[in-house]
This record gives sequence, structure tokens and C-alpha cells, in this order.
Amino acid sequence: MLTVLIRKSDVHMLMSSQAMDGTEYYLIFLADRLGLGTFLCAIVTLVLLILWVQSSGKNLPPGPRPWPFIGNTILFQKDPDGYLKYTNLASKYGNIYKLHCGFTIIVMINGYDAIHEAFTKQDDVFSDRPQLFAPLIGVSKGTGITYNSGLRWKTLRRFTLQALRDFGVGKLTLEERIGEEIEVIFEVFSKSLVEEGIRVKPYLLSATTNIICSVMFGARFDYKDTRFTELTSVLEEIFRLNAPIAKENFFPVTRWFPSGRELIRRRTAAIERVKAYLAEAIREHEETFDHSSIRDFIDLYIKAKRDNSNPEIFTESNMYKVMVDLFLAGGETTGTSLDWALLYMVCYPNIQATCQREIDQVVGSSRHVGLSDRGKLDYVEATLLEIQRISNTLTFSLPHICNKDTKLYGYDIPKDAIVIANLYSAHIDPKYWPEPEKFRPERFIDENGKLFRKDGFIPFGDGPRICIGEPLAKMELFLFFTNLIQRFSFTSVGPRTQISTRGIQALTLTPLPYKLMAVRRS
Ligand code: HEM
Repeated sequence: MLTVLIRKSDVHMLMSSQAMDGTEYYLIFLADRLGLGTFLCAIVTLVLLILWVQSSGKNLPPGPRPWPFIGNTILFQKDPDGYLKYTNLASKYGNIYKLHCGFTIIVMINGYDAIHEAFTKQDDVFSDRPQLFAPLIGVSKGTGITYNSGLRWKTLRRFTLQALRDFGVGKLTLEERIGEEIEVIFEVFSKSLVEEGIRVKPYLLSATTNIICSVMFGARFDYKDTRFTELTSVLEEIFRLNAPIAKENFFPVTRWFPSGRELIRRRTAAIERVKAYLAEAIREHEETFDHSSIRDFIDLYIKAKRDNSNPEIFTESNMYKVMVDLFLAGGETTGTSLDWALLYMVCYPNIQATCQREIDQVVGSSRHVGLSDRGKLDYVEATLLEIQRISNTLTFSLPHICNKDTKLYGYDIPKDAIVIANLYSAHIDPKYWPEPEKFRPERFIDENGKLFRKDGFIPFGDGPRICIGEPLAKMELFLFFTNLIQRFSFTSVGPRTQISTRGIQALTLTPLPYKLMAVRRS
């Protein structure tokens, strides 16, 4: 410890900052006359000092050199090729590398083995979520599933998993609910003028969001219903403003900048609109609740609340947040995955034809494909897995946080470092996927022609934070995909060579907007 005695009248300003290990550093500005240059030098010195103390005596992962104060923030700017940029850094620094964002260390984990080591083998250390500023604007901290940790997260996660498994419970089974949406898409295709082509993504997004509505409210909406269009547009706004690596998360001062204030204003307003919307549905359910006839997710939650087994967890604010979590995580991801699936069929007509042949042989054309056909359509299922592997709707996991100092592959990972898995890197890992850039469903077929599940395949994440919607998403992908290609063949509007399978990085990785022709099969 260094002690310096200074006259109080000489102190002009006192700045303090806290490093990740909790140590507080004080910077004392001694005189008015020192000027801006000295002020900036002092800030740079403080930052370098903190970075030096953070890394001294530790074997932190390597990474690009951080700039004073801003660290590697420049790398985090919006970039449609962002996932390639982060993957290229792994070629340079290795599968585990670090970036700095202000005083926060972000550890990027690449390749299946390293991701599995952290998220599954060391799950007790790497399964919590950071309390980031932007994704929590307008909601209470420590609510819901996605940005929650500890007992509340575990209880709500278990409850929701069970609830998703239970549907079933209401008037219609989940399969029937999905069937209703497929019928709507059939109608859209049937009415569209084949030669002009159709952009399917908006319909797919409406369909997948509507399925969440069915699970939540026990009711679906017409796609043009203004209550539904209002809900989807406000959810889209919240989804866009979630921003796990927004500067406002790491540089509190930027929350006062016009852009920060605008983020807060828009996100708060959007959350308020969703809450008002959900409040109406919850009120109606409370009034008509019948213990012996559980209709949907809201009813199940009301039941858990009234049973009073866990009053501090089954609260109103958790109810809103879990519902928002499911809407945000479940609509866009599944809709985008389906958009990728149809795009790949347009680009690979031979594979589409092989899938159709299998469906024709196993199911025929006189009835729809159902869940009971799963397990009999190996090539179709392999195609769906390969679409997920190669398209990577979610290129990264959500942010995790390291809850104590630990070691990963010999590197020191400090407590409170944010940890993100590069899922895309796992799916191009040549150890698991020879010629990973090639679209080849046969990878998932064994020598007996049977489907087999391979290690290294983690589109839904890995470990205790694995997506809770995985079974629902897989059911939707299977039913939509099989029923659509059973009825229609999908081709490009112009020359096929002009269609690209390159993804654009936003929160999900999405195809460039494209139109397809849906030709009815006889
Ligand atoms: C093809 C569609 C989907 C994909 C690719 C996908 C993928 C993922 C991934 C990669 C994560 C993050 C895992 C991590 O942070 O380590 C996640 C989390 C999550 N997903 Fe999904 N998901 C999909 C559909 C769904 C659906 C349909 C729902 C709900 C109905 C859902 C609900 C959630 C929730 C609540 C979380 C947070 C889990 C937690 O923090 O414990 N997802 N998903």
C-alpha cells in the first residue's frame, strides 16, 4: 500500500474506479492549473494501472491489445460479418481468447471441446448470467429465466420446461396448434402468384409467434389482427434493443448520451406496452380461472401462484418476465431457422427431391406428416440437422458469467468475466465436421442408413443453460418443413446462382432477404 499525504486544499478532484477483483483505485487531481492534457494522461494511467493489476501474476487468455479506457470496444460495432470476425480472432489467438470492454473482461470460447469443457464440465462455474444494463431496462432485476441466476432461475426454468411439456393440457395438443399455422401458410402459398415469387419470412415469423401465443393464452390470432401486429412489432423492438454488447452495458456514462437516453426511452416504452398487453390477458384468465381445467401457460402460472408453494418466486413480475422471455427467445429464432430451411431447399433441389421422395414413400400424399412419422424419415431429419449446423441461426450463446476465479485449459478466468460461446465455430470445427462448408445431410446418417446424433452439434447451446425451447423448436421445424415440402416444391425466382446462403449478423444470423416460388406438387 502506498500512502501519500496531501493538503486538502490542493485536491481538485477525486476519481475512483473498481477493478474486477473488487479493489478500489483512487486518482487525485491536485490542481486546477494542470489542464485537460494532464487530466487525460491521468485517466489513461489509471486505466493502464487497473489493466496491469488485473492481469499481473495471472495467465489470462491472449487477445488483441486493448486501447486505454475503451479496451477492444471498437470490435463490437455492428457488422454483418461479425461472427466471422470473432472466429478469425480464434485462428490468431486460439480457442479461448479475451477482449476488454471498459473494465470488463469478455472471454470468447471457440470450438466444441472448449465450449463443452466450460459449459458442461465446469457448469457450476459458468452457468450464471451477468446483470447487464440494456437487457434489463424496464424489468426488475432477478426476474424471469433468461437473465436470471440461482434458485429463482432454476425454479422458473423447471416450471416452464414442465409447462412446455404439458401442452397437451388445453383444448388442443401442441401438434394441432402447429397444424393450424401450417394451414395458414398453405393458404398463403396457394393464393400467391407463383411467377412473382413470395417472401416467406414474415409469414413464418407470424406463425412461430402465434404458436407461442397459443401456448401462453390458449388462442391464436389472425395475422392481420391489429392486436397481433402490435404485439409482434413491439417484441421485435425489444429483441433488437436487447444488445448484450451495447456500450451502455460497460460504460455507464454513455447512458447519459443522447443514444443511451434514446435506448432507455424506447426499451422502457416497449416493455410497458407488452406488460399492458399481457396484463389484459392475465386479468381475463384470473377472472375465468378453473383449477380443474388448465387451459394454457397463464393458467398453470396462476395455479402455481395460488398454490402458494413458492410465493417469493411465483410473483407477478416473474410471470411477465418469463412470458416476455419465451416470446423473445421462441418466435424469431424458430421463424429464422425455417427461413433458412426453405432457402437451402431452393439452393439444393436434389436434396429437396430426396426429402420429398422419402416423405412420399413413408407418408404418401393423402394425409399430413405428423409427429408419429418422426423416426421414420431419417434423411429428412438429417437434412434438418444439417440446415441447423450450416446456417447457425444463433451464432453465439447468450452471455454467461464466471462466478469464481477458475482455470480453463490452463488459462486463468477471473470471477465476473463475461463468457460467450461461439456456436458457429463449433459447427465448422474440422475435428467433428470434415469439409464443414459443404451442405451434406449424409453427415448425420450412419452406414446402415439410420439417423445418428453427433457430438459437436450445439445449435441450442450446451450445459444447464441449454435452450428450454429445444423440444418445441424441433417439433415446429419438423412439422413445418415436412408438410411444406410434401405439398410444394420450392425454387428460385431468378437464376439460382444469384441466391446467396451468406448470413447477416444481427441478434440472429439471418439470410439476405429472398423470394421463392412455391409450386404445388400434384
Ligand atoms: C430453432 C430455434 C431456437 C434456437 C436455435 C435456440 C437457441 C438457443 C440458444 C443458443 C440459447 C442460449 C444458450 C446459452 O446461453 O448458453 C437459448 C436460450 C433460450 N431459449 Fe432458445 N432457441 C430456439 C427456440 C426457442 C424456443 C421455441 C423457446 C421457447 C418457447 C426458447 C426459449 C429459450 C430460453 C427461455 C432461453 C434461456 C434459457 C436460460 O437462460 O436458462 N428458444 N436458445
